[in-house]
Amino acid sequence: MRLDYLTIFPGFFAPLELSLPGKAADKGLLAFGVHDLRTWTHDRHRTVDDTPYGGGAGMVMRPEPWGEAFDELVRAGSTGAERTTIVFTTPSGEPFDQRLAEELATREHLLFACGRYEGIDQRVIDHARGVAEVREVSLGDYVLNGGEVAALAITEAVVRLLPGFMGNAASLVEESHAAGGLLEYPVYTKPPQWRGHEVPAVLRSGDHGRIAAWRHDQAVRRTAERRPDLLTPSVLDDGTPIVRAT
Ligand SMILES: N#Cc1c(-c2ccc3ccn(Cc4ccc(CN5CCCC5)cc4)c3c2)n[nH]c1N
Repeated sequence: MRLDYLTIFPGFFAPLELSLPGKAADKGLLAFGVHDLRTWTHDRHRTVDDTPYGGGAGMVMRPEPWGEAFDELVRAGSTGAERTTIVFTTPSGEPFDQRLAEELATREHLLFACGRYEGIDQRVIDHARGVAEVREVSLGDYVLNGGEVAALAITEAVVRLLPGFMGNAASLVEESHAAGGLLEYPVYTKPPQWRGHEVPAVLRSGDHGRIAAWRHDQAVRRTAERRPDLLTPSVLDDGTPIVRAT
């Protein structure tokens, strides 16, 4: 997989060299490039924004630099699999979740378009749909100052799913089991006692059946307490409620 980032703050992506993606790049599992959008400006001030048509606060990102950057970075690709997927991170995008992470992990080339100011001229997204697969993705229902943080979060969630990336692939399998719509169960390690807090005895029993049952029970309790929306109630013919993870 190749990952490219288009931004006016290239320094935001320096951590990629340090963290997991950096190690994956060393293993040849990944290639990535960070590109300063101002590379594709031609005026003395390297202008990337202008006032919004229709008025309103703030500035909007000009379309021209994006179009020229896409001309250079987007892969046409003979088959759909090789084509670039442009990910516009935006507060108005589809919510990012594990399912979308798994979908993006199947792509050969992700190009993250990270906007700033009040957003990118809509014609950039409209143009992009003609040259690549486009996903408009939101990290969550809150407003950030730009798309870079979201691009980093999406990158980490996607890259860790790539085959051969996580040293312990078993943990991915376990997550997928736990994920059956439930939150993760609590985890513990040594020492057995710490500041008056004990590790639950069942986890030190060596009884894997009891441990699995306890972990599932904890995941259901945690989900019911913190994310009841993940538990879809349904009822039997006689009206008996059934609560199960989605
Ligand atoms: N992913 C993600 C994001 C972002 C995100 C992503 C990309 C950009 C580019 C610029 N901003 C800042 C901004 C600020 C206010 C508004 C609303 N305005 C009202 C009238 C016209 C716009 C739009 C954007 C961004 C924010 N925020 N939250 C997420 N989950």
